[in-house]
Amino acid sequence: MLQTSGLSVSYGGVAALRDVDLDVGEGRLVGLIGPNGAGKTTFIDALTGFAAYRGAVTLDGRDLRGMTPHERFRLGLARTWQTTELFDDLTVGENIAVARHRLSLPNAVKEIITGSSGSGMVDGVLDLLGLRWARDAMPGDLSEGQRKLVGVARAVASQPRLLCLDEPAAGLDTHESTQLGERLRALADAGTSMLLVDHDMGLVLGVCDWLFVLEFGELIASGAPAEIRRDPRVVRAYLGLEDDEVVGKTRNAEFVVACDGTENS
Ligand SMILES: Nc1ncnc2c1ncn2[C@@H]1O[C@H](COP(=O)(O)OP(=O)(O)OP(=O)(O)O)[C@@H](O)[C@H]1O
Repeated sequence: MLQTSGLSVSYGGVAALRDVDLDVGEGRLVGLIGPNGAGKTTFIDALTGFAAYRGAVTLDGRDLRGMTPHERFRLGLARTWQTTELFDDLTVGENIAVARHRLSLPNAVKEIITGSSGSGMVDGVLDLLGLRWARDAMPGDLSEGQRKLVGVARAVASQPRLLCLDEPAAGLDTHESTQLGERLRALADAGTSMLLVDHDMGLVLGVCDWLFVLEFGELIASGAPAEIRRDPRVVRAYLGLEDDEVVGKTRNAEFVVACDGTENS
């Protein structure tokens, strides 16, 4: 459904992404991981039109070359940001209604003013994310984890073809992160295609169908979570080890333990 080929982004002399070929299939929850500065956010920026790139991004076979972020959103490329910005003067339900069907802003405002804000859809999205109880709450009354979920819900309400999530678990405690993972899995099982970027390895390895790994802007591995957590190249990228050390580390499975979240290493 979504495909990149030879995707490259440079910021002045910094090659943030180099020739990245990646694809996300319909209804799949795909993770993109890598150490700090590997290029993960830049990848989402390029897909969604916030960074100029070389190479190609295609959605449903259509080349998105030259399209603005707004045009890409209308075609179904939605994203969340590392910092969740909600409309603090609107209820949670209204925040979600605003994004419905990729409406124009005047239509969304009219729906809210007239109280006709697609309550069935809003309730459906709230149910999927376990947020029905918060429908009439104000965002300021929610925890950080709950606000993150509302941010995801708002993106889901636009009925995207692909939802790109940029570090949704940042700032969440282990319990909140586990809950988020369960909700993302439920969303994927309900048919939403997602690209998940996060540093929480327990979350990413636990919920994704498939993973891509970036290091210094280059794709160094891809595979199912079970393969990735034992891949020597990935261990090397995360732990900064030399080749002979990598063999030992992989064998004694320290990375696997770290990824399982059973140790704070
Ligand atoms: N607007 C920018 N201008 C200049 N350099 C940038 C810009 N955005 C990112 N970079 C550089 O591009 C590289 C990739 O950054 P990016 O933020 O995409 O990495 P990341 O994998 O998302 O990192 P993190 O996990 O820390 O968020 C880094 O070297 C970064 O310093």
